[in-house]
Amino acid sequence: MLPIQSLIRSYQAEFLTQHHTSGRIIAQNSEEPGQIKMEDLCYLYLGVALVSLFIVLTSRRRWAAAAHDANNNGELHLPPGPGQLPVIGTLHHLALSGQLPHRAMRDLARRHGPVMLLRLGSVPTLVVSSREGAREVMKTHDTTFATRPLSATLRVLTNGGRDIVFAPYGDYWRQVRKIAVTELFTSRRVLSFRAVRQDEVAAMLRAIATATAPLQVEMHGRLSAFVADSTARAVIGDRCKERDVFLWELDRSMRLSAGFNPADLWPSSRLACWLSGAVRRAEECRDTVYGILDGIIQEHLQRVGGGDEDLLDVLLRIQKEGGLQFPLDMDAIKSVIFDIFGAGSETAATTLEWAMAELIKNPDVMHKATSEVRRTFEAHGTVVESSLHELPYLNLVIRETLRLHTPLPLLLPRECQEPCQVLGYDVPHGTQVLVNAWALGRDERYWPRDPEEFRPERFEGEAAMMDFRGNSFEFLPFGAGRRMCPGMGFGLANVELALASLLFHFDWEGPDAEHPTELDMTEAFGLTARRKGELLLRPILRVPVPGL
Ligand code: HEM
Repeated sequence: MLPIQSLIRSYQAEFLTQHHTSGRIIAQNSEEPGQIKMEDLCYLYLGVALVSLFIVLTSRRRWAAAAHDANNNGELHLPPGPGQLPVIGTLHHLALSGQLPHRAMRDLARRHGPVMLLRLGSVPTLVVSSREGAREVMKTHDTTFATRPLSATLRVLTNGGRDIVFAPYGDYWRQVRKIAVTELFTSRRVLSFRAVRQDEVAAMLRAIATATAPLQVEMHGRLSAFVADSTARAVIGDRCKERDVFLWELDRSMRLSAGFNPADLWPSSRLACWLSGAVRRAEECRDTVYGILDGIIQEHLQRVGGGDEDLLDVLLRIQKEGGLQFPLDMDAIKSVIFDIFGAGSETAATTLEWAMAELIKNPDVMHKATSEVRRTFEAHGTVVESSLHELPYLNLVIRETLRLHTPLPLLLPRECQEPCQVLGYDVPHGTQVLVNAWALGRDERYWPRDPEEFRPERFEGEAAMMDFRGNSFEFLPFGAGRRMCPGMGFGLANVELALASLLFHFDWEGPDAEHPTELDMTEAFGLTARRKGELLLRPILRVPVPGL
């Protein structure tokens, strides 16, 4: 298979979308009537590649020219990297490996070093795969790398970077980030949604306990629905009536954001952009989501007083109070709300699903975690959020899950704002930077004992000092530095309560109870490293679910 074709095959994942219906996911081919078939697209992309070759050879990007000239003059000491081809750069090294990008990049880094220069299409990309390199990017030169590249699709999805996640570093980002950390995601605010979380967990448990045939629960759909409902009630005060459409579009936006589509790989080629259709699909996605949010905002504006403040109320209040350097208009509010769903839902649902998969695969760990939860909450008859701190082992299980299955394996891309040096190598302005947090989490230099094994006990022993709050650069599930995740408390609150409750009320059996260790753990392509295959588990009720 030609390299470009195999790359496009992985991009096919975006087309094979997943449709969520009432907690059940049905894989379906989303090609609509009149939409170009994938085979045709392969040829189209090859055409794009040839035309782009001409464009690239005649008008090379400023970055390339400047870096090349400077390098030739002996001024730049660029990081090492694999050989490049015209147009596709180093994409063939990723495509030919047949692996997901974070895995292929780990293998390449073993050959070329912990800071390595790739060219993804026409985008120069620094891949960082060591603790020291990550520290330099996210601490020593934090400001230099504090912006994010805004690809063509992301520009559409975020209204030109009016959200928090992809807002370019600067005064606007500072303003929305401040609103996030002082108003939206404070510990007090997370606590204020405790009743909502308990309610939604109880609803999930009831749905599992009362399910008739089939006796297996498809975990991703069930957990996604829980996280989405819990998030929706915190953000808009109620479950989203159009939840399934919203989730479907969210899923689509995540795939469009993964950065491996032709529009993002060849940003200066209008032809690549036009032929890929990614921008058009991003526009459709944005219009649907923002249409749903418009309706919700109108309902909020018409509501007269009363009730607890949800996050949308907070944003509308801040808008009304005014006095901001950048007025918070409705587009900004919608972008921030979409961000919260995007950043918070998939990450937490993926973490929960991997935790359950690892527990099934490791019956001893499952036994230990379940015994702890049942012992602690026996007297209550159900899990109570205020006592979750009494579950030290479950906490280790969650840490170990985040280490092995870093939900955002390459974190979120950063961009170099001014020429800089990382581990002695020059990094030119405009270079995209990816920190391979997934590879760091499995690196035997930092995790000497069985780095590929699921062993929560490591966090009591040799890794006891490692935390995920941005201080241990070998363990970065939430990133670090200025752009570190501000929603960590929100995400963990959902994960801890749901996981403890699932273990408290049910025993769980995997698809092959005789051979649990053979559970398939393959990851899917996308911005988040979710499971590829469905996780179908059989719940066996052990402790009655309240309200039934
Ligand atoms: C298990 C759950 C979660 C994980 C693993 C996670 C992980 C991450 C990571 C890796 C980043 C990029 C950090 C960097 O560039 O250094 C990030 C950014 C972000 N996350 Fe999370 N996240 C989670 C949950 C949440 C939740 C629940 C919310 C909101 C309620 C949220 C909101 C954000 C925002 C707004 C940013 C962008 C920050 C910025 O660019 O200034 N996250 N998250």
